[in-house]
Amino acid sequence: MITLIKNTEVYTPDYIGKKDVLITDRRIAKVADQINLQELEWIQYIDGTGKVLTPGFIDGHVHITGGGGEGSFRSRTPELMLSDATTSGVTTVVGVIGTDGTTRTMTNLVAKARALREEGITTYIHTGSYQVPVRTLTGKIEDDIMLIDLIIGAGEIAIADHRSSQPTVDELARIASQARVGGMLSGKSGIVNVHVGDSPDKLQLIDQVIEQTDIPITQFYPTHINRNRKLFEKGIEYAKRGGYVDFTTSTIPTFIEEGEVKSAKALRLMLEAGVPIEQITFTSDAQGSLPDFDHNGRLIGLKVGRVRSLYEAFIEAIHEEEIDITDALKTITRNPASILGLNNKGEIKEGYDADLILLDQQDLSIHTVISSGQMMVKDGEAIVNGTFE
Ligand SMILES: CC(C)C[C@H](NC(=O)C[C@H](N)C(=O)O)C(=O)O
Ligand SMILES: [Zn+2]
Ligand SMILES: [Zn+2]
Repeated sequence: MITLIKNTEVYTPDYIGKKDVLITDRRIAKVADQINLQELEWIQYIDGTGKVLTPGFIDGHVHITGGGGEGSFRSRTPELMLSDATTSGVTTVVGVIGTDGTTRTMTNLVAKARALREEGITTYIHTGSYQVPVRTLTGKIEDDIMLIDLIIGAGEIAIADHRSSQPTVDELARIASQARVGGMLSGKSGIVNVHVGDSPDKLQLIDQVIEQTDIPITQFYPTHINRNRKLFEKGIEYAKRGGYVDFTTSTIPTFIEEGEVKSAKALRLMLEAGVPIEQITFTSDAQGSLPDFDHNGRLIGLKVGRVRSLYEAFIEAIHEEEIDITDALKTITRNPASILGLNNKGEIKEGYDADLILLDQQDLSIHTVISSGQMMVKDGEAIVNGTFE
């Protein structure tokens, strides 16, 4: 299939002006001021007039098999459905396992990641779950990363959380070392996606590993940094030392009332504090549970995260927090691609995967979504559905 998108304002995420973009097979073949092809029935023409073209969104933390369970079996959350991702502009997801590392297995995570690839989006996964020792496929983190193409790192390893395994500094250092070497030996990031909870020690365990070993701060990718104000303040300090920080866009009003910093606002505050945009990302935690525990650790509520919240946070950053569209885009395109080591992803660039979104120039509503060259969404509606949608 050949597709030619004409006359559209292109954000690579950097703005490069009005362009024509040619897609052949699954890749971006050409970006130029003018590309003229004769009218042929096997070429798909898309008029990009009045529209903005951006890279497909990358959601680097999604419980694609479903997660939850903190309220017993009935609170296990549902798996991700394809069109929830595509209608929100998401064309790449990284799958994780969370609290429930027993019924949510690595074999199931691999199967669901492959299913979503068959249905039309790009998927990767992290090996493990909250738990330490890390529950892998092969028995070793480095072997999982080196031998299984889908696996790019380890996570989400829980620290500073009453649901964690209470890992020690040595345990986290060992995990980071194994992920780092596994990544090094297979050309992957070997990143360690760390779940940071509400406990007072916050990012201390990561700081101790960095102080006591020669593992670089960039080996870690801590998420939920916006979950409460005190952690957020520590997150600014951590980021100013060169660390990556990830904000969770799924939320509920109660969390905001209890002091969560909405991800769009967290982005503005981090930028105002002088943190380089390249170190900041948004992820949705979709299909993960959003459990509400009281100060005695008793569960008082539980909702499920949504992929849509990633796009909503992107829009809020631009419309409410007056963040520049290029910076807002970077948090869900080039930055996760770079941090996670996803080749040919996250940019509109010749030779890169044809993951593209056409947004209305006025209200930035999603019109068209193309994933690996295939049109998945047209006029805001899914034209390709998951197997059972
Ligand atoms: C950031 C907060 C609001 C949500 C966060 N979610 C997870 O970590 C995933 C969840 N536990 C699952 O396993 O599905 C949390 O529970 O702290
Ligand atoms: Zn988490
Ligand atoms: Zn999660």
